[in-house]
Amino acid sequence: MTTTATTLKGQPLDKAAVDSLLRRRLFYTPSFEIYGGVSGLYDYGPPGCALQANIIDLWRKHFILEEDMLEVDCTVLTPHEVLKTSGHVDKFADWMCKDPKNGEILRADHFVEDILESRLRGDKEARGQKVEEKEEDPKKKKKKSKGHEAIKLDDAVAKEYEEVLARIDNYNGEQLGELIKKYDLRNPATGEQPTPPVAFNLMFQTSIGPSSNTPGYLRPETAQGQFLNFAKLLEFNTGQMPFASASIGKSYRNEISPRAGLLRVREFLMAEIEHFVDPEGHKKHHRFHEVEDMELVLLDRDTQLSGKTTTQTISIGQAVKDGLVDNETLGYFLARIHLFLKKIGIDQSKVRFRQHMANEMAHYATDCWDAELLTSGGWVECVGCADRSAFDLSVHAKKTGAPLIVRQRLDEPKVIEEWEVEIEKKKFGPFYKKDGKTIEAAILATTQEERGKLGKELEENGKVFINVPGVGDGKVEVSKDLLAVKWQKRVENIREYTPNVIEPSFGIGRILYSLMEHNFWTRASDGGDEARGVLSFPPAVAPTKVLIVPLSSHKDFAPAVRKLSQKLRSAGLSSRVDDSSASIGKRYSRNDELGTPFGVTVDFQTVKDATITLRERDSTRQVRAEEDKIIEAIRALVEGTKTWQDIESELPLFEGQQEAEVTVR
Ligand SMILES: Nc1ncnc2c1ncn2[C@@H]1O[C@H](COP(=O)(O)OP(=O)(O)OP(=O)(O)O)[C@@H](O)[C@H]1O
Repeated sequence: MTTTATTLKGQPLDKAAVDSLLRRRLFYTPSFEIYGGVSGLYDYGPPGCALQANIIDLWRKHFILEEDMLEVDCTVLTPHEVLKTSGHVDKFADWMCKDPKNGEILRADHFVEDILESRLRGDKEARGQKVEEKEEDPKKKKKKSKGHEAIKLDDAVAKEYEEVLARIDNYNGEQLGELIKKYDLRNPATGEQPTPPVAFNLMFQTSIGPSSNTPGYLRPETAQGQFLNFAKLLEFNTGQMPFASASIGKSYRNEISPRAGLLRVREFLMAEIEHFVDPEGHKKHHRFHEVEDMELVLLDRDTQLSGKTTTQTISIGQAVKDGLVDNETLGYFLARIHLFLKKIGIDQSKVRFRQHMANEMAHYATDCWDAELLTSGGWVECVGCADRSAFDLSVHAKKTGAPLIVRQRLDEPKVIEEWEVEIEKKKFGPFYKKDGKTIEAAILATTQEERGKLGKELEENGKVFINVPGVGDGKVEVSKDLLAVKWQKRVENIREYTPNVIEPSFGIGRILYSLMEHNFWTRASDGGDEARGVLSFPPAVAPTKVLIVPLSSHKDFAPAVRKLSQKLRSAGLSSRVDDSSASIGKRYSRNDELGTPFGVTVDFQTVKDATITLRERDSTRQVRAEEDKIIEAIRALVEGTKTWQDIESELPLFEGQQEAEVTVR
């Protein structure tokens, strides 16, 4: 497996060259740049928008269409109560510390990681080993020529650093503070040790409406909207389980110090799936057999806890059998995520699935695997795949009293003996007034064990105290004329359960950036000019499919170019005309930078017999044939039903003049 970032052709990846190309060709650009910009906010230009739209299109086909998922589009603005209930208000935070001298705000885990990595690089250099520079904040780079000093570390210390780094995502704030003290970690900009880490909530707060009495947030994930619509979606699905909902939309996180370009931003596009499954029956998946032989590269929790980052390549079937991956549904989605990444052109040697360690897991998750992609910034989480158990549906049901459950008709009736609560509705509502619903929901959410105790207490004292957070002091007195708790026997024909949720969550911006790095390489120029960048996107995701190049601006070419553009449009193939005065070779190489996979040249022969040449971006080889045959070939190549080799075997090769420097004035 590759461990450092290289180009598609095995060249060392020149991050500065990729970034300069991407900005120069307007894939993306800092937002509000002429006002000085705001970190973590970027705009996409035309090729970036087209690339993103094509990735989303394939995502929809690969997941939503393939699996009959129910797509929803929910609002970004979310009331406080929803995110309080989901746990985000209290727990959706990162650890932040501050440089006491210059006030610089640092994300604690990234700070520890950066300094330890830089010490290890210094150690390598002192030992005369090859050092890979980690990409850093460009503003900082100006101050220092390199991010580390060549100082040899004690072997045991170096090993300890490696172990800390393998577990870096597992530390809480206090532990990060201890690491900062223990290793005397100082901000290189000031030489100061930062303050102890404190939790910083990542949500953007706002108020909804003019009176500011409805506090809210910009959503940090699309998931909550899907959970809140669960009952309606289940009904839409005629009560059938399992099923999945899906949503594509913007999410917002007030990242502490975003410096990694598109990889860490404050506003980003997410594509999320919530697959609802019955927790009984080991979360089996009826299509698991289709993927069980697929081999995935896995980095499990125990390996990381032992301070290592060694991966294993194992079939997903075996991983589930061994209990490494908890269940078939989770395993199925890991495999499907892998297939999607392959389809859009992610380099297969730069993908691994890493399991979360216990402390690292989000507050709602019981198991989680991230699809990580290797970039110039190291391994980056691009897709999270979490088993959220019944957490979200349960907490929202408990809070609102809404039945976020499945009712399943049983083949055989079931006799059940258990504690049942009976609420005296006629008196209960008028007695508790506006708090009635919340108190009732809290009573209904009690466990059997709790009900047993309540039953006894009611009998002995004639009243009980119920825990109801947010009402009074959190404890509400309920008397026996309002509530009865009885041990009862009943026959059930219906089973009620709260589904568990498996959630694959895609950050489209991170995938898009990794895709650009993975497909970048440089081609030496024949004419002795500087090497030119090429983005070898698969045709299906390439922003523009065809470049039309008239040999010159000669007026005879104009009708042929117009006709060709029209035919390509009708065939659903995006094209651009480059009729500038640059040489054909230059025009092609300019479009190689945009990742345009095919080019057609309109020349004097075209005017005579309607034949055109078709050039393939990566090999620069060309075929020549009648216009309609070429358009058909392009369509097959974009749809993936034919390869370039197929086309070369079907159509006559063209070894003419155009690729070389044919300068037309
Ligand atoms: N600040 C961000 N910028 C761009 N994409 C992001 C950002 N935060 C999350 N994502 C994307 O959303 C996906 C799902 O979000 P999730 O909550 O699992 O991320 P996370 O674990 O908080 O990420 P990280 O640990 O890198 O902050 C991630 O896999 C990633 O692709």
